[in-house]
Amino acid sequence: MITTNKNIYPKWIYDGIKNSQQTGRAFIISYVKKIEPIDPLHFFRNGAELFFGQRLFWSDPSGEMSIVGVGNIYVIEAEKEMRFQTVKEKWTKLLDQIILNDESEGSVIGTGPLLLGGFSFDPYKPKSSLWQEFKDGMMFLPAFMLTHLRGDSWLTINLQVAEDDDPEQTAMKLENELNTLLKEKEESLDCEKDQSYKTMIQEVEPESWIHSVRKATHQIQQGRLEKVVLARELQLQATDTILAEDILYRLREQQPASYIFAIENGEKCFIGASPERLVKKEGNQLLTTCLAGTIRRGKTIEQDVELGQQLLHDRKNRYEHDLVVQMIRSAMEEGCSKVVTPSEPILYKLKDVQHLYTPIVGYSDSTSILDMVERLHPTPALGGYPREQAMELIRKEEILDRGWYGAPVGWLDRQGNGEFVVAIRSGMIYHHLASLFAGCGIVEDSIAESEYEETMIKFKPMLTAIGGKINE
Ligand SMILES: C=C(O[C@H]1C=CC=C(C(=O)O)[C@@H]1O)C(=O)O
Ligand SMILES: [Mg+2]
Repeated sequence: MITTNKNIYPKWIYDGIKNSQQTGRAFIISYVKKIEPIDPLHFFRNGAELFFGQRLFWSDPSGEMSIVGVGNIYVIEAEKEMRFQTVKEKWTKLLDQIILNDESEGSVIGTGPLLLGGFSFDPYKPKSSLWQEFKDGMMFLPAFMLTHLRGDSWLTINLQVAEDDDPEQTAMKLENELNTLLKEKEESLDCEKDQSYKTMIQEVEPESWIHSVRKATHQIQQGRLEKVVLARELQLQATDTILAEDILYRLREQQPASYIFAIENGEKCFIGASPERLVKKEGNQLLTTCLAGTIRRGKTIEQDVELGQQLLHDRKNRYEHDLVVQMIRSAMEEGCSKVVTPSEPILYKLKDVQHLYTPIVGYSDSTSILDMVERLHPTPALGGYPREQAMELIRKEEILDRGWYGAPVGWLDRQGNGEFVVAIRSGMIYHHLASLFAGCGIVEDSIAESEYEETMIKFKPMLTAIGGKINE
């Protein structure tokens, strides 16, 4: 029985433990509170002191919403083809054990019990040592979470309570942890001094990749398939340990039109700045993005506009893009009603590249975000068309294990809202090493050397963030 004075520690802790004593069950209490605004990256950096190896970062292109999670209170793992449904079922069960204690009464999106994480690209590809710790599906319920929404900060504490917990000790431990996580708000991040890492770069078998592209183009010309996306790897060795907070800081500065994410799992961190939304669900609205077809940015405004026009009217790139639109539209029509697809793509401009872009919207009460992720992944922007033939070719031809590159990474809340991106423009950092990934949509008109150049521009966001340079 609790005997101490309940006024000296927060009532929600006292109530939670009491509840556990009365029912004989352990619970997770999810406590939500508005706090003084804090930079999400400070929270992420401070998290390393207590929870290095268990940190998660997400922010959307406008920077309007950022979610940072530190400390894993629960990890949902799933394998092989049932992974999306397994996560869905386990999340429903886990939610049964969570009691919400929310100042805002659940009105703020992205707060309270929420999973962050992702999936591997292809559960049937044998895992390389680089990806050993990253399962086919892994979604994390953080112990502490900061949600930054349009300038306001919200703190979520997910606390496991059992009947024999001491409320006073629990409260003291929490207070200490929060002091660390929220400390030194004004102090600048080390990386703001902008010393990028000194690196050595190695392209992994570029000739063999070019050869694979030629082979794939030939197979496409023979009619065996219409499109396949082939990826390759670039390895970096830095003189110092590469810190995730440094890379996140620079990605946030340099890639404002992208989603920025990091999934730290033990000593490894999968990190990137992807412009490609897979699907977002808010209420009953589902939004998805077709992004494929690429050209570089111009050095002057005139040249940039000209390159954009060239891309919009280029037969090869339009075809590469249209295959993605067709597939995503039919997946959306199967899972949603009132699907709206624009008839023409527009340009999506990033720091180093411009893409063809078609957003698609639909509505459904019954199709969950994970149902849609399952239907969509992999789209022909990362797999190919037809899907199975393309996946077989990727398995056979690619010398790398993509791991989570090109796969769904995102978040999901208790009400079914959430967002997943296609994790491109990304890489794995590990001590002083990094492996970066980039791929290209190969169609019948592909020229291997041009596709090679295209991967070079796609490496740039991560390369620049780490401090590596390639000769242009
Ligand atoms: C596979 C990647 O990009 C995809 C997304 C946009 C444009 C693409 C392209 O034009 O080939 C790719 O399909 C990557 O960045 O690694
Ligand atoms: Mg392309």
